[in-house]
Amino acid sequence: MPAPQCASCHKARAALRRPRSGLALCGACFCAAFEAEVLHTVVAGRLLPPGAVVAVGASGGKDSTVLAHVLRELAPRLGISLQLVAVDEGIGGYRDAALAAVRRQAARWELPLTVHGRLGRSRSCCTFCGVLRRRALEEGARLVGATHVVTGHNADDMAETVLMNFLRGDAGRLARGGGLGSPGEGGALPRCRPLQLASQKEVVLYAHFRRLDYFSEECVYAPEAFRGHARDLLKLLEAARPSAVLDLVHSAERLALAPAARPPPAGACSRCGALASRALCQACALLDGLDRGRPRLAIGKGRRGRDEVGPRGLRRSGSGSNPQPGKPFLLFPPSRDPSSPLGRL
Ligand SMILES: Nc1ncnc2c1ncn2[C@@H]1O[C@H](COP(=O)(O)OP(=O)(O)OP(=O)(O)O)[C@@H](O)[C@H]1O
Repeated sequence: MPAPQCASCHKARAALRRPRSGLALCGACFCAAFEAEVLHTVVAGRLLPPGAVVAVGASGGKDSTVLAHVLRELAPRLGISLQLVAVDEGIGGYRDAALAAVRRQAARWELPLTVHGRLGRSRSCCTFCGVLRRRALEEGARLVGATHVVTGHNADDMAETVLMNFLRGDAGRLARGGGLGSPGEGGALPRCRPLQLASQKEVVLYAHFRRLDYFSEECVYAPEAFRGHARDLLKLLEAARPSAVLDLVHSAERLALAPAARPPPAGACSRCGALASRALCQACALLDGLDRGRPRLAIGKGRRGRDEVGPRGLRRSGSGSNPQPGKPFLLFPPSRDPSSPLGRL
């Protein structure tokens, strides 16, 4: 059966069905709609004011690649300028190749790139890596004179985080997790996630139709992370209820915590001055724990922290471009190659 006409331009043949709406679109109309939706997220949420110098957290992965590309397209309309900031966590066999992709992107798009790091010590646990990378990204952004930081988290990432926080009973993080970003409390730069309402499938499709060059390998430590369980659960939920991802993202915005469950008001870290709900912020507590050889206790995990890391070798589906249950949405998959991210969708 021939593909239907594009429901937007009514000229070209449709190349895909949008996963949420089911609308059949050609590649050009899909990309235009995707960019318009990101523009709407930024403008309606007042995320990036005109004149902002925006540091894009560039990991080389599909999300930050798509984010940088879309913001570069929108920059003249938004009146913002962009800087790519990549953190080198020193993850052997992974980050070097990812950084090579970021360097190619910076050269192709003629965007300034700063590589900040190496974190070196944070190699064996995603919690360490995430917390210290967040700090390094803030430092890198300040170095280049940025006024705002953006990251490529998409709707699936956010829904996974909400699920993880529920599963851990982490009321503090649930309370902080809603919204499209943070306004820059405690002297930190304002941070936002312009792709937070975009589904992972559409991010991959956008990268495909715009022919973006990105690094699609999973971090070597990803199979150990608790996030993989949340991801698997989310896929099951999404197969039964396609709106589950966005419903979870929005639920985090609407949650109201009982007064007794609310985290204490944040103060300043006694060591670095960053926002902290205890004497030390999470990054300083982690470094302190590492120095004392007691990393888990330093972040208040102790026994509970064992949940953080799954048994080695436990196979879970990977990140980003994984097979998703549900209806096929690409009418003419250009690739059946299982090593291609699109082929695996
Ligand atoms: N090493 C890094 N340097 C700079 N920013 C990073 C780095 N790692 C992650 N980020 C930012 O945090 C976001 C979410 O991190 P995550 O771990 O999901 O990234 P990823 O899976 O490596 O790549 P991506 O999310 O870009 O596909 C990224 O989209 C990016 O904006």
